[in-house]
Amino acid sequence: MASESRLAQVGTTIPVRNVQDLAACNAGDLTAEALERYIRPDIDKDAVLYEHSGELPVVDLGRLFDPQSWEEEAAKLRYACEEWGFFQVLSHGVPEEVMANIKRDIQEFFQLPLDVIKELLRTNPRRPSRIWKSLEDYSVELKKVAHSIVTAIGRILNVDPELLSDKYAVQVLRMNYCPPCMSMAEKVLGFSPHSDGSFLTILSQVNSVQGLQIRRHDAWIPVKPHPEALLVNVGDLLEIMTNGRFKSIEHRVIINARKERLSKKLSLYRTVKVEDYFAHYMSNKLDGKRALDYVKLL
Ligand SMILES: O=C(O)CCC(=O)C(=O)O
Ligand SMILES: [Fe+2]
Repeated sequence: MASESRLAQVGTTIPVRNVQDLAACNAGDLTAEALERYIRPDIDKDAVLYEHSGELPVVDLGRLFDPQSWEEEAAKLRYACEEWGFFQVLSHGVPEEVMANIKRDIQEFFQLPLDVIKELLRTNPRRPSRIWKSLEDYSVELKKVAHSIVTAIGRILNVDPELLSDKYAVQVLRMNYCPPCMSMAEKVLGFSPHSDGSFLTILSQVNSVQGLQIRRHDAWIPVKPHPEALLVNVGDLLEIMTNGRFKSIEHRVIINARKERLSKKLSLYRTVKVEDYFAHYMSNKLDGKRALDYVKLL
């Protein structure tokens, strides 16, 4: 897709040492210098509130689309987006088999030596191997989940459904791997604190190792996801488009001393074409900030 290839050219990634190799080093070689990139001196600055883990909002998609329970469930979704920026989604409808296949294949993928992975990606990234099929199936399913959540958000915000139509959506799937770190587990982070640049992110753990923490009231809340839930968070684009009403919350991932951690995330972006904006601008009479309102949701 044209939008995908344009997206692939946005920026480049910073080259880093192979983290599997790093994790396999003798503890003596893992000096502060070798791990400099991952050490966060401010890691202990804010408290970690384990006792609040159970409070992460839960939204049931089935109830959200049942006219009997819509209002109650929509209130939960609104509260989650405004107050937490993160929530768990139950009854998401992704078949168990699709979930199981993708988990199995991602774990296998990260066990391959780096040169084999590189070769696999270089020679033919779309060749018909098992992982591509699993990724494809998972992406198709998550597209449906994303569509449902975005539709519900549109209803909550009372915006023209056309503005949130799928034709403006671009979907990117990423697999994350954080190796174990025996020598300095309490000083390094798998992911430094950040908020996502997406419109919406749908996260799911691949193995059972937890580590995600989200910022809330100047502290970190560890996320303990329900085993069947998908985890959804508001991204920066949605915060911008809702004029700050929905919150794109900072989060980070801590490292496990003994076990690797795997997760996958689907980022949903929304595009507004400059041509569309100008067409809208030029084809209407001047009317205050109407053209800007066209690109903002609220
Ligand atoms: O692995 C996770 O749970 C979170 C990863 C993350 O924050 C990201 O990929 O943006
Ligand atoms: Fe993130």
